Amino acid sequence: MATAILALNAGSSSVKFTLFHQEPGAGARRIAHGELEGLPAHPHFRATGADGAVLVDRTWPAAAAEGEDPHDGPVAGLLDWVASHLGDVPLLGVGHRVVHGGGEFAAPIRITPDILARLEALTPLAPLHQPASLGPIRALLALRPDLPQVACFDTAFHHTLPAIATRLPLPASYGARGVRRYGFHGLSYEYIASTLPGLSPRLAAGRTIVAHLGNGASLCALAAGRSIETTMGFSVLDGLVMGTRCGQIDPGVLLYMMRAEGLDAAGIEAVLYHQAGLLGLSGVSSDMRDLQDRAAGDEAARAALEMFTYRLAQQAGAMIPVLGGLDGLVFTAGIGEHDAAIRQAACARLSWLGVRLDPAANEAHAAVISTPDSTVEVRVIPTDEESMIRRHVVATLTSPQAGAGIMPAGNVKGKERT
Ligand SMILES: Nc1ncnc2c1ncn2[C@@H]1O[C@H](COP(=O)(O)OP(=O)(O)O)[C@@H](O)[C@H]1O
Ligand SMILES: CC(=O)OP(=O)(O)O
Ligand SMILES: [Mg+2]
Repeated sequence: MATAILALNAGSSSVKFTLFHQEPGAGARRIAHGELEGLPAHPHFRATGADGAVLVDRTWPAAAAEGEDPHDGPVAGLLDWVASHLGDVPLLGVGHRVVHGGGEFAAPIRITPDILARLEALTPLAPLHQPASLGPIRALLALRPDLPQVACFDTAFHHTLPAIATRLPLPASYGARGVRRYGFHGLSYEYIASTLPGLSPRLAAGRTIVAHLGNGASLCALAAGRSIETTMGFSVLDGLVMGTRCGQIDPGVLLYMMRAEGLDAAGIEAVLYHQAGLLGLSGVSSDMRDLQDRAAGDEAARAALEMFTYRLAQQAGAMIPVLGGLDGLVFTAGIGEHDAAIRQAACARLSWLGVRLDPAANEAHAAVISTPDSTVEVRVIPTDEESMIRRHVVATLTSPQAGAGIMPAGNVKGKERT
């Protein structure tokens, strides 16, 4: 019997979703994909089918009432639409990308009110991302307490980081309080790692750097498919230059902002999360497409692009001694998958490693973009965090150990396996 799974990926002002159908023995296929955007002020709901046809395009007149989570109304609307779109096909469960699982959650987990409370307690570690991740979970728990929900963590894939990569050189008591490096974009890296055995046994077994370049951006060093280093650390601010986030920065700058400029935590947060990165450098846009369009005639846009690839190559270079060499480089996410000029510029800065790009393959966004004599195999692999979430929902809800100590829902057992 066919069942369905809904995967949600909530950001600060939008909730992206993918709806999957799965048949026993026939695998899964995505039947709809869409977004709730403009939260909280102007909720807009749009979904397309697998063929790209628009299935729904609707706005909600009112934002949340005072004291109400901005996710409540739109999430209820999404659930109604999903139910009507599915007809007789039962919704097996909902999976969520949750940015922070702290030191505690090393694997996806079935959500209960107690788990939700434990995830809420992690909010100080990701003050902007965690509330956005948890809003739809809370809304769904209230609306449909019977509907199985699974939290899938961006941090979980990095639980294989060795201790030396997770520590910060601060007084030891900070580590005990959770002030350590975690790493993010784990669902994306886990998906990429899961594709490598089928695409390239050499990279699957070897030393590979994956560059997840979206609005948020990071690198992950994979040794035989396991994360051993990554550029985001304690927070999603560290590492690469991002759309609006600063990436690696001397902490002395924060002290300067406090002392000399009188900024408080909220003021510093606004600069580091929302006004920095490509937007801050260029003064015009956080969007890579915009910057590429302007680069020819705009020196600041050109300088922003140069800083992006300079730091990308620099931080990839810092992973070489950690990995003990390099077999593969994988580009993924919006910029990594679509921007040939950024890939070319980053690879040019890594040519000393023996990286050789095939210009035509790169322009064509081919699966392999390096030449046959390149010592490093360079690939473009589209990421798919939603498919990873779907797999985790199925595994979590059908595994006997799923959510240890948590009552499995009666309608879930024994239905689907991947
Ligand atoms: N065709 C393209 N060429 C260059 N950049 C692109 C292209 N398509 C998307 N991007 C860039 O990808 C970034 C968004 O990446 P994405 O992975 O979709 O982000 P998010 O982190 O929001 O999931 C933006 O900077 C956007 O400009
Ligand atoms: C973890 C993170 O930075 O996520 P995003 O790229 O979606 O902002
Ligand atoms: Mg993304």
